[in-house]
Amino acid sequence: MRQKRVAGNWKMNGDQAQNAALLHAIAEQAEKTTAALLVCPPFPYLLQAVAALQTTGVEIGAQDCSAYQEGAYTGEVSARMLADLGVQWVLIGHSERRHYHGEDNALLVEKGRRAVEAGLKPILCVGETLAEREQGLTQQVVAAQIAPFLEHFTLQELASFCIAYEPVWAIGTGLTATPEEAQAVHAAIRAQLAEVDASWAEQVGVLYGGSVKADNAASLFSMPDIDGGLIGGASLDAGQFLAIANAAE
Ligand SMILES: O=C[C@H](O)COP(=O)(O)O
Repeated sequence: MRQKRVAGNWKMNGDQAQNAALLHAIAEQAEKTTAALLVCPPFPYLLQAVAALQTTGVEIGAQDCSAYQEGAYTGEVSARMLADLGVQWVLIGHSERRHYHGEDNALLVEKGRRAVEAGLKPILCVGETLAEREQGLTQQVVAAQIAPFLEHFTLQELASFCIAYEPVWAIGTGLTATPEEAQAVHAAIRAQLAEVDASWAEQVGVLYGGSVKADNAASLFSMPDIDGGLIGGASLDAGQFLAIANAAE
């Protein structure tokens, strides 16, 4: 049986004082939840999170990593540096990176490569825009975002991946895919993964993201192919985040 996982993507929010309070509350409650938890703070606060959560079992993710290994790439943060800090996970291809920074599949495969080389576990984010959904292209778009990874990574490498399905129109909008809409896409994702290896596909965590809150999490997480969530706004509120985590049990 796949373990439920709830990841908090803080995006570009927080400061040391706010983070301290949030991390303290998560640390206090973490052992009461059976879901695996991870938080993804902005780069400057990763060490603060590593230090605050080190004895709690809550893992740490970064929101991005460089496609380059090291060297003269001003402003970039390498996967190896993240691993060196004690980070275990990294988001690859969040829709905000795809949209605001023009990240395409070729670049994201390189980022995934650097992550795997550094021993980080990638969370590959995929999802369609509203226009694509309205044109009936959802599964086609999602499959095209996943396919390059299935092509460029071995099964052994893919074993460390999670997928996060995040319909772009549901991110930060208060609109959520219904559990049935989300389940349909998750099932299609798992079917695509099963074309590579059926037993791997049964084990991969496929998270849902997009306006998940404490009051809609349980119905989403009860669907057979939804293995937890990637939470944005609600992960900045310890009470909401932990309530979502508890809904994953
Ligand atoms: O990474 C998280 C997603 O973008 C969801 O964000 P949201 O929960 O604020 O809609």
